[in-house]
Amino acid sequence: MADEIPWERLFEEALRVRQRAHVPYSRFPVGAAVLYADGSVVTGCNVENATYGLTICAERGAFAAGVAQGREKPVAVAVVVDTLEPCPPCGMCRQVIAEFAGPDIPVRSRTLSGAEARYTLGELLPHAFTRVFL
Ligand SMILES: O=c1ccn([C@H]2C[C@H](O)[C@@H](CO)O2)c(=O)[nH]1
Ligand SMILES: [Zn+2]
Repeated sequence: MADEIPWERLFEEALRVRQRAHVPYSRFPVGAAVLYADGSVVTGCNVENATYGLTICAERGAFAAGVAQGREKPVAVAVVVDTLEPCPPCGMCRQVIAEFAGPDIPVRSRTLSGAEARYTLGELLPHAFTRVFL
């Protein structure tokens, strides 16, 4: 499956939506693109708030938009950040990805200069809390 994922398209879309990030406080724009099993792509950017704590990360924004658009079965996540080293999604975003995808979903993060990190959700969030425990 990983070979069939159009990563370049995903990173292009993540880069594009990153320009829409609302980041007056951190000035740290992030873009995320989620590929679904039907081939559709849903994107998200981080949206900050004057209360700081209400910040929505790019990844969570993308997954929330996917729900609103009726998308099911995410199969890959791409993130673009402007850091020296590519950075993985934060803990909250890992948990949100785990709500919709299994441990094998690939998550890749790229910097503007092209450095890339590749993970699976299972690596990022072992022993996830999911609906099976409810
Ligand atoms: O994976 C991440 C990490 C951070 N942020 C956002 C939250 C905040 O707006 C800014 C700095 O933490 O980056 C994301 O969108 N995704
Ligand atoms: Zn996050």
